Amino acid sequence: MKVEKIMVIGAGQMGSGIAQVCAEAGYSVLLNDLKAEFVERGLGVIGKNLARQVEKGRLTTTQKEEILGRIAASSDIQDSRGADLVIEAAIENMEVKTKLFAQLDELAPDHAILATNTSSLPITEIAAATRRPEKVIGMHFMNPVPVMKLVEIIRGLATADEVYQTIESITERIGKVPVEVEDFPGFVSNRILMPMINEAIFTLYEGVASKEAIDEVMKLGMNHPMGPLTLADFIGLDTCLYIMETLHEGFGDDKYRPCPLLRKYVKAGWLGRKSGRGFYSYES
Ligand SMILES: CC(=O)CC(=O)SCCNC(=O)CCNC(=O)[C@H](O)C(C)(C)COP(=O)(O)OP(=O)(O)OC[C@H]1O[C@@H](n2cnc3c(N)ncnc32)[C@H](O)[C@@H]1OP(=O)(O)O
Ligand SMILES: NC(=O)C1=CN([C@@H]2O[C@H](COP(=O)(O)OP(=O)(O)OC[C@H]3O[C@@H](n4cnc5c(N)ncnc54)[C@H](OP(=O)(O)O)[C@@H]3O)[C@@H](O)[C@H]2O)C=CC1
Repeated sequence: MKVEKIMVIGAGQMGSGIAQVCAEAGYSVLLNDLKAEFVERGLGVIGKNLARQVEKGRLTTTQKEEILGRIAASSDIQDSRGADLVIEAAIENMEVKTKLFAQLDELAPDHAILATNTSSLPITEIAAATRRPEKVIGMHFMNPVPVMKLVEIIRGLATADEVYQTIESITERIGKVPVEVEDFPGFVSNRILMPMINEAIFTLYEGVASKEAIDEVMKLGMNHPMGPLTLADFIGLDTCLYIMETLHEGFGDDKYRPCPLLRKYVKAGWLGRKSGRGFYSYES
Protein backbone atom coordinates (compact mmCIF):
# COMPACT_ATOMS: atom_id res chain seq x y z
CA MET A 1 0.00 0.00 0.00
CA LYS A 2 1.62 3.28 -1.07
CA VAL A 3 1.53 6.09 1.48
CA GLU A 4 2.75 9.57 0.48
CA LYS A 5 0.45 11.99 2.28
CA ILE A 6 -0.02 11.74 6.03
CA MET A 7 -2.53 13.81 7.95
CA VAL A 8 -1.98 14.20 11.70
CA ILE A 9 -5.05 15.18 13.76
CA GLY A 10 -4.24 17.07 16.97
CA ALA A 11 -1.28 19.44 17.08
CA GLY A 12 -0.51 18.97 20.78
CA GLN A 13 2.70 17.50 22.14
CA MET A 14 2.20 14.12 20.44
CA GLY A 15 0.70 15.30 17.14
CA SER A 16 3.41 17.87 16.55
CA GLY A 17 6.13 15.29 17.30
CA ILE A 18 4.52 12.78 14.94
CA ALA A 19 4.25 15.41 12.19
CA GLN A 20 7.91 16.29 12.69
CA VAL A 21 9.26 12.73 12.39
CA CYS A 22 7.05 11.97 9.38
CA ALA A 23 8.25 15.12 7.57
CA GLU A 24 11.87 14.30 8.48
CA ALA A 25 11.38 10.92 6.77
CA GLY A 26 10.22 12.66 3.58
CA TYR A 27 6.45 12.31 3.87
CA SER A 28 4.16 15.14 2.91
CA VAL A 29 2.32 16.04 6.13
CA LEU A 30 -0.84 17.93 6.98
CA LEU A 31 -1.02 18.98 10.64
CA ASN A 32 -4.61 19.53 11.78
CA ASP A 33 -6.18 20.88 14.96
CA LEU A 34 -9.49 22.50 15.82
CA LYS A 35 -8.13 26.03 15.49
CA ALA A 36 -5.39 27.54 13.31
CA GLU A 37 -3.68 28.97 16.43
CA PHE A 38 -3.21 25.45 17.90
CA VAL A 39 -1.59 24.32 14.65
CA GLU A 40 0.69 27.38 14.72
CA ARG A 41 1.73 26.48 18.28
CA GLY A 42 2.56 22.92 17.12
CA LEU A 43 4.51 24.22 14.13
CA GLY A 44 6.40 26.54 16.49
CA VAL A 45 7.51 23.56 18.61
CA ILE A 46 8.65 21.69 15.49
CA GLY A 47 10.55 24.78 14.30
CA LYS A 48 12.35 25.02 17.67
CA ASN A 49 13.24 21.30 17.66
CA LEU A 50 14.68 21.55 14.16
CA ALA A 51 16.57 24.76 15.01
CA ARG A 52 18.23 22.84 17.87
CA GLN A 53 19.32 20.18 15.38
CA VAL A 54 20.83 22.90 13.17
CA GLU A 55 22.69 24.36 16.18
CA LYS A 56 24.09 20.92 16.94
CA GLY A 57 25.30 20.59 13.34
CA ARG A 58 23.00 17.64 12.59
CA LEU A 59 20.91 19.47 10.01
CA THR A 60 21.68 22.29 7.61
CA THR A 61 19.41 25.33 7.48
CA THR A 62 18.32 24.21 4.01
CA GLN A 63 17.35 20.76 5.30
CA LYS A 64 15.41 22.38 8.13
CA GLU A 65 13.49 24.53 5.67
CA GLU A 66 12.81 21.50 3.45
CA ILE A 67 11.37 19.56 6.40
CA LEU A 68 9.20 22.50 7.46
CA GLY A 69 8.14 22.92 3.82
CA ARG A 70 6.72 19.39 3.88
CA ILE A 71 4.31 20.28 6.72
CA ALA A 72 1.12 22.14 5.82
CA ALA A 73 -1.32 23.55 8.37
CA SER A 74 -4.98 22.54 8.49
CA SER A 75 -7.92 23.43 10.68
CA ASP A 76 -10.48 21.70 8.49
CA ILE A 77 -11.15 17.98 8.80
CA GLN A 78 -12.27 18.05 5.13
CA ASP A 79 -8.56 18.15 4.26
CA SER A 80 -8.47 14.42 5.04
CA ARG A 81 -9.87 13.93 1.51
CA GLY A 82 -6.30 13.98 0.22
CA ALA A 83 -4.67 11.70 2.81
CA ASP A 84 -3.31 8.16 2.33
CA LEU A 85 -2.85 7.77 6.09
CA VAL A 86 -4.42 9.68 8.98
CA ILE A 87 -2.76 9.49 12.40
CA GLU A 88 -5.13 10.76 15.08
CA ALA A 89 -3.55 12.30 18.18
CA ALA A 90 -6.44 14.29 19.68
CA ILE A 91 -7.32 14.02 23.38
CA GLU A 92 -7.66 10.63 25.07
CA ASN A 93 -11.45 10.47 25.04
CA MET A 94 -13.50 7.73 23.38
CA GLU A 95 -16.35 10.03 22.37
CA VAL A 96 -14.00 12.49 20.69
CA LYS A 97 -12.12 9.70 18.93
CA THR A 98 -15.20 7.80 17.68
CA LYS A 99 -16.72 11.05 16.35
CA LEU A 100 -13.48 11.87 14.57
CA PHE A 101 -13.17 8.38 13.08
CA ALA A 102 -16.77 8.42 11.81
CA GLN A 103 -16.06 11.77 10.10
CA LEU A 104 -12.74 10.59 8.70
CA ASP A 105 -14.43 7.47 7.35
CA GLU A 106 -16.84 9.69 5.40
CA LEU A 107 -14.14 12.00 4.06
CA ALA A 108 -10.86 10.12 3.56
CA PRO A 109 -10.32 8.18 0.33
CA ASP A 110 -11.33 4.50 0.40
CA HIS A 111 -7.72 3.34 0.37
CA ALA A 112 -6.73 5.52 3.37
CA ILE A 113 -5.57 3.89 6.60
CA LEU A 114 -6.93 5.46 9.80
CA ALA A 115 -4.47 5.09 12.68
CA THR A 116 -4.86 6.27 16.26
CA ASN A 117 -2.13 7.25 18.69
CA THR A 118 -4.42 6.42 21.63
CA SER A 119 -2.44 5.46 24.71
CA SER A 120 -5.03 3.08 26.15
CA LEU A 121 -8.42 2.98 24.40
CA PRO A 122 -9.61 -0.15 22.55
CA ILE A 123 -8.74 -0.03 18.84
CA THR A 124 -11.64 -2.39 18.03
CA GLU A 125 -14.15 0.06 19.51
CA ILE A 126 -12.67 3.03 17.62
CA ALA A 127 -12.69 0.92 14.40
CA ALA A 128 -16.36 0.07 14.93
CA ALA A 129 -17.22 3.75 14.42
CA THR A 130 -16.16 3.34 10.77
CA ARG A 131 -17.20 1.18 7.82
CA ARG A 132 -13.57 0.24 7.24
CA PRO A 133 -12.47 -1.51 10.45
CA GLU A 134 -9.93 -3.49 8.43
CA LYS A 135 -8.09 -0.22 7.78
CA VAL A 136 -8.06 1.00 11.40
CA ILE A 137 -5.01 0.39 13.57
CA GLY A 138 -3.24 1.62 16.71
CA MET A 139 0.09 3.40 16.18
CA HIS A 140 1.21 4.35 19.67
CA PHE A 141 4.21 6.69 19.75
CA MET A 142 6.07 7.62 22.96
CA ASN A 143 6.74 11.11 24.29
CA PRO A 144 8.94 12.96 23.28
CA VAL A 145 8.32 11.54 19.82
CA PRO A 146 11.52 12.81 18.16
CA VAL A 147 13.60 11.03 20.83
CA MET A 148 11.81 7.81 21.80
CA LYS A 149 12.38 4.77 19.60
CA LEU A 150 9.28 2.71 20.38
CA VAL A 151 6.01 2.56 18.48
CA GLU A 152 3.51 0.00 19.79
CA ILE A 153 1.40 -1.27 16.89
CA ILE A 154 -2.01 -2.59 17.87
CA ARG A 155 -4.38 -4.46 15.60
CA GLY A 156 -8.11 -4.21 16.13
CA LEU A 157 -10.14 -7.36 15.74
CA ALA A 158 -10.64 -6.73 12.01
CA THR A 159 -7.33 -5.05 11.05
CA ALA A 160 -6.02 -6.45 7.75
CA ASP A 161 -2.51 -7.95 7.57
CA GLU A 162 -1.64 -5.64 4.69
CA VAL A 163 -2.52 -2.62 6.84
CA TYR A 164 -0.37 -3.93 9.70
CA GLN A 165 2.57 -4.43 7.31
CA THR A 166 2.21 -0.93 5.83
CA ILE A 167 2.23 0.65 9.29
CA GLU A 168 5.18 -1.49 10.34
CA SER A 169 7.23 -0.36 7.34
CA ILE A 170 6.28 3.33 7.83
CA THR A 171 7.36 3.02 11.48
CA GLU A 172 10.74 1.69 10.33
CA ARG A 173 11.09 4.40 7.68
CA ILE A 174 10.68 7.11 10.31
CA GLY A 175 13.48 5.49 12.32
CA LYS A 176 11.38 3.88 15.04
CA VAL A 177 11.14 0.31 16.31
CA PRO A 178 7.70 -1.31 15.93
CA VAL A 179 6.50 -3.74 18.60
CA GLU A 180 3.28 -5.65 18.02
CA VAL A 181 0.88 -5.87 20.96
CA GLU A 182 -2.67 -7.09 21.39
CA ASP A 183 -5.71 -4.88 21.85
CA PHE A 184 -6.14 -4.82 25.65
CA PRO A 185 -6.59 -1.70 27.84
CA GLY A 186 -3.34 0.27 28.08
CA PHE A 187 -1.65 -2.20 25.68
CA VAL A 188 1.74 -3.12 27.24
CA SER A 189 3.33 0.30 27.82
CA ASN A 190 0.63 1.96 29.90
CA ARG A 191 -0.58 -1.20 31.60
CA ILE A 192 2.81 -1.31 33.27
CA LEU A 193 3.86 2.36 33.39
CA MET A 194 0.65 4.05 34.52
CA PRO A 195 -0.03 1.93 37.66
CA MET A 196 3.53 2.77 38.72
CA ILE A 197 2.86 6.49 38.25
CA ASN A 198 -0.52 6.16 40.03
CA GLU A 199 1.22 4.39 42.94
CA ALA A 200 3.77 7.20 43.12
CA ILE A 201 0.84 9.66 43.41
CA PHE A 202 -0.70 7.52 46.20
CA THR A 203 2.70 7.56 47.93
CA LEU A 204 2.61 11.36 47.88
CA TYR A 205 -1.11 11.45 48.86
CA GLU A 206 -0.46 9.24 51.89
CA GLY A 207 2.45 11.43 53.00
CA VAL A 208 5.07 8.71 52.70
CA ALA A 209 7.55 11.18 51.23
CA SER A 210 7.79 14.53 49.45
CA LYS A 211 7.39 14.72 45.67
CA GLU A 212 11.10 15.43 45.32
CA ALA A 213 11.99 12.43 47.49
CA ILE A 214 9.70 10.08 45.53
CA ASP A 215 11.25 11.19 42.24
CA GLU A 216 14.76 10.96 43.64
CA VAL A 217 14.21 7.38 44.84
CA MET A 218 13.10 6.24 41.41
CA LYS A 219 15.82 8.20 39.57
CA LEU A 220 18.78 7.26 41.71
CA GLY A 221 17.50 3.91 42.93
CA MET A 222 16.03 2.52 39.72
CA ASN A 223 17.93 4.55 37.12
CA HIS A 224 14.75 6.01 35.62
CA PRO A 225 15.59 9.11 33.53
CA MET A 226 12.75 11.03 35.20
CA GLY A 227 11.02 10.42 38.52
CA PRO A 228 7.38 9.24 38.19
CA LEU A 229 5.82 12.55 39.28
CA THR A 230 7.99 14.53 36.87
CA LEU A 231 7.06 12.02 34.18
CA ALA A 232 3.35 12.37 35.01
CA ASP A 233 3.67 16.15 34.58
CA PHE A 234 5.50 15.56 31.31
CA ILE A 235 2.84 13.18 29.93
CA GLY A 236 -0.05 15.40 31.12
CA LEU A 237 -2.12 14.65 34.24
CA ASP A 238 -5.36 14.61 32.20
CA THR A 239 -3.89 11.90 29.96
CA CYS A 240 -2.67 9.94 33.03
CA LEU A 241 -6.18 10.11 34.53
CA TYR A 242 -7.86 9.05 31.26
CA ILE A 243 -5.50 6.07 31.02
CA MET A 244 -6.12 4.99 34.64
CA GLU A 245 -9.88 5.25 34.04
CA THR A 246 -9.58 3.10 30.92
CA LEU A 247 -7.59 0.47 32.85
CA HIS A 248 -10.05 0.60 35.77
CA GLU A 249 -13.11 0.27 33.56
CA GLY A 250 -11.54 -2.14 31.08
CA PHE A 251 -10.33 -4.67 33.67
CA GLY A 252 -12.95 -3.97 36.35
CA ASP A 253 -10.22 -4.32 38.95
CA ASP A 254 -9.81 -1.83 41.81
CA LYS A 255 -6.06 -2.13 41.69
CA TYR A 256 -6.33 0.38 38.81
CA ARG A 257 -8.38 3.00 40.72
CA PRO A 258 -7.02 6.48 40.00
CA CYS A 259 -5.57 8.25 43.05
CA PRO A 260 -7.94 10.98 44.34
CA LEU A 261 -5.05 13.44 44.27
CA LEU A 262 -4.69 12.89 40.52
CA ARG A 263 -8.40 13.60 40.04
CA LYS A 264 -8.15 16.72 42.19
CA TYR A 265 -5.24 18.15 40.21
CA VAL A 266 -7.00 17.53 36.88
CA LYS A 267 -10.19 19.16 38.19
CA ALA A 268 -8.09 22.17 39.25
CA GLY A 269 -6.69 22.44 35.72
CA TRP A 270 -3.24 21.45 36.96
CA LEU A 271 -2.40 19.32 33.95
CA GLY A 272 1.37 19.28 34.33
CA ARG A 273 3.98 20.87 32.12
CA LYS A 274 1.53 21.80 29.35
CA SER A 275 -0.61 23.97 31.68
CA GLY A 276 2.35 25.36 33.63
CA ARG A 277 1.51 23.53 36.85
CA GLY A 278 1.14 19.95 38.01
CA PHE A 279 3.12 18.33 40.80
CA TYR A 280 5.73 20.95 39.97
CA SER A 281 5.51 24.50 38.56
CA TYR A 282 6.91 25.37 35.15
CA GLU A 283 7.83 28.73 33.70
CA SER A 284 6.24 29.32 30.30
C1 LIG B 1 1.71 8.04 28.05
C2 LIG B 1 1.96 7.15 26.91
O1 LIG B 1 1.01 6.74 26.25
C3 LIG B 1 3.29 6.65 26.53
C4 LIG B 1 4.45 7.53 26.85
O2 LIG B 1 4.90 8.28 26.03
S1 LIG B 1 5.05 7.39 28.39
C5 LIG B 1 6.43 8.47 28.40
C6 LIG B 1 7.63 7.81 27.78
N1 LIG B 1 8.74 8.71 27.88
C7 LIG B 1 9.60 8.66 28.90
O3 LIG B 1 9.52 7.81 29.76
C8 LIG B 1 10.63 9.75 28.89
C9 LIG B 1 11.51 9.68 30.11
N2 LIG B 1 12.51 10.74 30.03
C10 LIG B 1 13.60 10.67 29.23
O4 LIG B 1 13.84 9.67 28.54
C11 LIG B 1 14.55 11.84 29.26
O5 LIG B 1 14.34 12.56 30.44
C12 LIG B 1 14.36 12.79 28.03
C13 LIG B 1 14.74 12.05 26.75
C14 LIG B 1 12.96 13.34 27.91
C15 LIG B 1 15.28 14.00 28.21
O6 LIG B 1 16.56 13.52 28.35
P1 LIG B 1 17.68 14.26 29.22
O7 LIG B 1 18.95 13.54 28.96
O8 LIG B 1 17.19 14.42 30.60
O9 LIG B 1 17.67 15.71 28.68
P2 LIG B 1 18.43 16.36 27.48
O10 LIG B 1 19.90 16.10 27.52
O11 LIG B 1 17.97 17.77 27.50
O12 LIG B 1 17.82 15.65 26.21
C16 LIG B 1 18.33 14.48 25.59
C17 LIG B 1 17.98 14.55 24.12
O13 LIG B 1 16.56 14.58 23.95
C18 LIG B 1 16.16 15.74 23.22
N3 LIG B 1 14.88 16.18 23.78
C19 LIG B 1 14.56 16.32 25.08
N4 LIG B 1 13.28 16.69 25.22
C20 LIG B 1 12.78 16.79 23.97
C21 LIG B 1 11.50 17.13 23.46
N5 LIG B 1 10.46 17.45 24.26
N6 LIG B 1 11.34 17.13 22.12
C22 LIG B 1 12.36 16.82 21.28
N7 LIG B 1 13.58 16.47 21.72
C23 LIG B 1 13.80 16.47 23.05
C24 LIG B 1 17.27 16.74 23.47
O14 LIG B 1 17.35 17.67 22.41
C25 LIG B 1 18.51 15.85 23.48
O15 LIG B 1 18.87 15.52 22.16
P3 LIG B 1 20.37 15.08 21.78
O16 LIG B 1 20.81 14.03 22.73
O17 LIG B 1 20.21 14.58 20.39
O18 LIG B 1 21.19 16.30 21.88
N1 LIG C 1 1.22 12.74 26.42
C1 LIG C 1 1.80 11.58 26.20
O1 LIG C 1 2.84 11.28 26.79
C2 LIG C 1 1.22 10.62 25.22
C3 LIG C 1 -0.05 10.79 24.73
N2 LIG C 1 -0.56 9.89 23.84
C4 LIG C 1 -1.89 10.05 23.30
O2 LIG C 1 -1.83 11.02 22.26
C5 LIG C 1 -3.06 11.77 22.22
C6 LIG C 1 -2.76 13.25 22.35
O3 LIG C 1 -2.09 13.49 23.57
P1 LIG C 1 -1.21 14.81 23.79
O4 LIG C 1 -0.60 15.24 22.52
O5 LIG C 1 -0.37 14.56 24.97
O6 LIG C 1 -2.37 15.83 24.19
P2 LIG C 1 -2.41 17.42 24.07
O7 LIG C 1 -3.43 17.87 25.04
O8 LIG C 1 -1.03 17.98 24.10
O9 LIG C 1 -2.94 17.65 22.57
C7 LIG C 1 -4.17 17.22 22.07
C8 LIG C 1 -4.54 18.18 20.95
O10 LIG C 1 -5.67 17.66 20.24
C9 LIG C 1 -6.58 18.72 20.06
N3 LIG C 1 -7.92 18.21 19.84
C10 LIG C 1 -8.86 17.86 20.73
N4 LIG C 1 -9.97 17.44 20.11
C11 LIG C 1 -9.72 17.53 18.77
C12 LIG C 1 -10.48 17.29 17.60
N5 LIG C 1 -11.74 16.86 17.68
N6 LIG C 1 -9.89 17.50 16.39
C13 LIG C 1 -8.62 17.94 16.29
N7 LIG C 1 -7.86 18.20 17.38
C14 LIG C 1 -8.40 18.01 18.59
C15 LIG C 1 -6.44 19.54 21.34
O11 LIG C 1 -7.00 20.81 21.19
P3 LIG C 1 -7.50 21.56 22.57
O12 LIG C 1 -6.26 22.13 23.15
O13 LIG C 1 -8.47 22.59 22.06
O14 LIG C 1 -8.20 20.53 23.41
C16 LIG C 1 -4.93 19.56 21.48
O15 LIG C 1 -4.32 20.56 20.69
C17 LIG C 1 -3.95 11.19 23.33
O16 LIG C 1 -4.76 10.18 22.79
C18 LIG C 1 -2.93 10.59 24.28
O17 LIG C 1 -3.43 9.56 25.06
C19 LIG C 1 0.17 8.83 23.38
C20 LIG C 1 1.45 8.64 23.80
C21 LIG C 1 2.07 9.50 24.80
